[in-house]
Amino acid sequence: MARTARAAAVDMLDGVLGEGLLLSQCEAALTGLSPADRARAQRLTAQVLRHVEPTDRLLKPFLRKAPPLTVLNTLRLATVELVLGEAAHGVVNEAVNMVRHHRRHAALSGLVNAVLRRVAENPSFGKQPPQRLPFWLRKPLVDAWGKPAVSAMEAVQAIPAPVDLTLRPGRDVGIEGAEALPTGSLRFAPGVQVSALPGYATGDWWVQDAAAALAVPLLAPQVGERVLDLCAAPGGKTLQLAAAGAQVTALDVNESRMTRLRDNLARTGLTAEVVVADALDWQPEAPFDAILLDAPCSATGTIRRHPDLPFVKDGSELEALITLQAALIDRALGWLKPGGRLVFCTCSLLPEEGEAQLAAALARHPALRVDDTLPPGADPAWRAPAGGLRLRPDYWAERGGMDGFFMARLAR
Ligand SMILES: C[S@@+](CC[C@H](N)C(=O)[O-])C[C@H]1O[C@@H](n2cnc3c(N)ncnc32)[C@H](O)[C@@H]1O
Repeated sequence: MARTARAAAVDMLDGVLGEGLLLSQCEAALTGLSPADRARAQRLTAQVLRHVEPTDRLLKPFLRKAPPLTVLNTLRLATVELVLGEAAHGVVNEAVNMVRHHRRHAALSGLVNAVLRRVAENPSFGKQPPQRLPFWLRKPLVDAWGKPAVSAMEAVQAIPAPVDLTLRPGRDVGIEGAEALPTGSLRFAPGVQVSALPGYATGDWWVQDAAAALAVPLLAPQVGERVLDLCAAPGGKTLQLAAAGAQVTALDVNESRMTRLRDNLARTGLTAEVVVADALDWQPEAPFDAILLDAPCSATGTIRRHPDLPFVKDGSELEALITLQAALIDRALGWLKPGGRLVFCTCSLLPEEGEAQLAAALARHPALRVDDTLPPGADPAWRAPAGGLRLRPDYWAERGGMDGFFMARLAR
């Protein structure tokens, strides 16, 4: 039987839900598929990961005991497809065939057929709430913003994220079918094939979530300023800084991610000095006018784009990340010219990596202050009470949400 997108999706689900691998570590499952099937397999896998909890509840009455993981993942995939409106005939047949040809589980193909026929009678999650975040993450978010806000975030995380483009200033992109967001990004419906849009090859825009795109306007780089992009790869913000006319040094410790940054610079024809180094060891030759520190973090603000995260991460890296973020803030402050400015940001939902990190930095550096300038188009309601911007997935929910971020502009 030729390998299909659905078979690859089940293999990736086995990797994430069985072996605790990130989706990016499961890409071997896509080998041999056409580009269209690879994209379909990734889309199907993400759809299932967004609905594992309601899917399992829907399946439970039809299963006397949990089947082996591969069979369960085949059932999950077919169930999610049925709920999302896919025609039952093709979905059920392929699921049954996949199990029938499985070297260990062929005997369970009858069970799969029987269960999916029951699901197909009423393919709906009914009144079930969207999938909940894992406890280690949900608890601090409920403590910070309350249950209704967290439920609203979970509702946004249950739907595919839109595709946002950051536009290069001064280029007329002339792209239709997109929403121009108040902050300047251009928003497309999920699944748009970006490389087919005009202006890709000429670097008139690049893909970057609307929330992520706000850190550079918050820093407000000026033409000719020396700006350090600290923790730069793969370079969405480096491109913004360079496009604003700054003299950019882009630094990151990860060589392979920096290859992507170099590719992005080459595609857009923008320039930056590229440094592969550990920021904890590196020293600049001269101080900077401005520094953007997009620090490594739990990435919990990006769950709608990376629905594998809640199944793979358990919060155990958090303490080390918080320590690293504080050390990076302290080093960056030492590299600023007098009167220079630093934007600290993380794509995290956790106050420990945002609001609390800012408070700790202000306590360690009494001369430091938060500058509450808003980036153009930003909603004043996004201001965090003690300074900085708190961006959440449930903001702009009616437009498709945004990534979770914390960002603050500091000066001394
Ligand atoms: C949130 S990502 C940066 C995203 C990037 N700013 C962008 O907009 O495309 C964090 C980055 O920090 C880098 N990093 C982690 N520890 C580092 C260190 N000690 N020194 C330099 N870079 C580090 C990681 O390799 C990763 O690329």
